[in-house]
Amino acid sequence: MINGIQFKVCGLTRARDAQAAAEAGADYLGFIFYPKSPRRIDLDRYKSIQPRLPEVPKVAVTVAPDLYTLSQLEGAGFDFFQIHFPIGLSEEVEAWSKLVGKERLWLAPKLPPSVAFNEDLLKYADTILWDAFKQDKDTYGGTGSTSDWNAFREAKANYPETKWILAGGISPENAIEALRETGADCLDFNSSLEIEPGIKDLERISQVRVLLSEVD
Ligand SMILES: O=C(O)c1ccccc1N[C@@H]1O[C@H](COP(=O)(O)O)[C@@H](O)[C@H]1O
Repeated sequence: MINGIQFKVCGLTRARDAQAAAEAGADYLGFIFYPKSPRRIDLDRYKSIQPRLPEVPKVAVTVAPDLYTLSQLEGAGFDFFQIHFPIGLSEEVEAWSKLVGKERLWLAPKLPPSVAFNEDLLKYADTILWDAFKQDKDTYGGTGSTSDWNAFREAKANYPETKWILAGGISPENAIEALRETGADCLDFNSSLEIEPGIKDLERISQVRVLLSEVD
């Protein structure tokens, strides 16, 4: 946490990038297991770098996983589980919550612009990750598109007991504006910190530390 702001560096596939994120002060390290992601990592590769990862909470990112897949991730020792999913999966949401626990579940509903946030989700997760919407059915995150900051600000104000993470195109260039406009206290940096999908730009990771140090 820097100046009261937490951040996650997501889309990691290499131990050296994870180390750079830790040195920059990241609160969470994210690893994407969605097979259709260009920055995916599989469980075997994750386990091979695991001994070289820093002691920072790790987040497994998936899209609507079946319970077998989720239990494999759970078995790999992740601290949190960020699940993106299309709206309307109420039974699945309940099952994910039962499996990993409400405190460890981060729900990232794929919310079309005209659809209101469903407060029932808060029964199942203490944390909501707010991401950009893309029409394409297989696209859930990592697009670099900005999410709806106004809707985020409103949802965060309406449900202050919940932890709200702002995602979607957060970058060193727009992070300060995002904090100011939304009141967010946790940001998710992903594709904006890359040289190419899955490979981080260490200079841009360290820029995050510098800019958050300047927040007043
Ligand atoms: O990054 C991906 O490829 C991805 C694929 C499927 C689900 C989530 C994914 N990433 C998450 O998307 C958000 C926003 O990323 P970006 O800033 O738009 O690049 C972030 O939380 C990632 O964890």
